[in-house]
Amino acid sequence: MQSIELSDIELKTVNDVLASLTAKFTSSSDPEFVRQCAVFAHELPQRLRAELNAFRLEASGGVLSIRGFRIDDVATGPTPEHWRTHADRASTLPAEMYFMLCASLLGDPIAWATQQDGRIMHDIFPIKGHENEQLGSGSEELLTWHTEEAFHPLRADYLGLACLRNHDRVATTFASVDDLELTGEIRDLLCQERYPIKPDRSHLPHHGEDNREMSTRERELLSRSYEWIMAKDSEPDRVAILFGDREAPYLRIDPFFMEDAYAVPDSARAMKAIVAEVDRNIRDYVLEPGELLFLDNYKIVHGRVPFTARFDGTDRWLKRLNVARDLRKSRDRRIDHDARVIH
Ligand SMILES: NC(=[NH2+])NCCC[C@H](N)C(=O)O
Ligand SMILES: O=C(O)CCC(=O)C(=O)O
Ligand SMILES: [Fe+2]
Repeated sequence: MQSIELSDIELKTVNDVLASLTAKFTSSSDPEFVRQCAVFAHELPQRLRAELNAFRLEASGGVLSIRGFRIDDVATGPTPEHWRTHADRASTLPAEMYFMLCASLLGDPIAWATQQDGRIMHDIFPIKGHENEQLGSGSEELLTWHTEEAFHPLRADYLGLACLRNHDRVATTFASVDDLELTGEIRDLLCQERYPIKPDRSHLPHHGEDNREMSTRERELLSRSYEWIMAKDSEPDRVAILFGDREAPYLRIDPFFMEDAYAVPDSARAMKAIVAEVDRNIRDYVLEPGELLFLDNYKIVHGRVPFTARFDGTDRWLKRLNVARDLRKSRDRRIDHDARVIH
């Protein structure tokens, strides 16, 4: 794992940049801020930019931790109850902007029309009623390891997590495809497009009782997205789990939503082999307040250990970003050339 801790001088540079940005913008999703993020990011300390660049070029293991940003726990205010009722909060703006700037050095942050009401900046905290769900907002159940949006052809290249609060030291889990020991025969099977995968529950319409304002065109696109998700749920795509270079492959897998893959003996054998290897390599990693963790979503699977939420404003609180290297790939599902929401 690649890690960096900001020095006092670097932290001052970061805070100076953020002070001028928070004076100009009141939200990390202000379209003008989002548009210019990659330009503002040039002002981050050189060493930080170099680490992000090395990570983007796969010079290291696919996990980058950036520590040293300070979060004032009291000033942050209570962990919200739900992302829907929680509007932009001034207290978390600097942390969100810092996160956006770093992410912009890897690519362009994107949003899903069918997830968290189409927001770019996701909130991850336990939500009452989701305790036993396989969702970022769950708590009592192990969040089983997965590629983020494994089912989706336009899934993010990188997943970013920014920790605002983690009093209970609840661990994120991750493992790298580079560490898996698999025989040639199993590799060959895993490279075949034969594993049915269903959309995860975070994209289903019943999580989307949204009241966001939308144009007629956006409304149409949103219902088209939900129809597409429902179609993939009843008729899942058959995908390859390993792809790219045979010796140093990328992976795409979310076993919890790949039950049907066990119906065919060869597929079942290959699934069992890779699941056992990931289980052998998965490790716990406790995020600290102020820490950013970037994961290469083509090489790393991740999850979260179970925990008991208090729902009293002190629970673990992360922000999450999905970053695409090439926005153009999703052009036919975005309303405008520079829109970030994928429908
Ligand atoms: N194995 C899984 N639980 N997969 C689904 C992951 C959760 C999903 N990404 C969310 O935003 O809530
Ligand atoms: O909470 C975490 O550490 C990871 C959450 C996650 O994987 C998700 O929400 O998809
Ligand atoms: Fe995830």
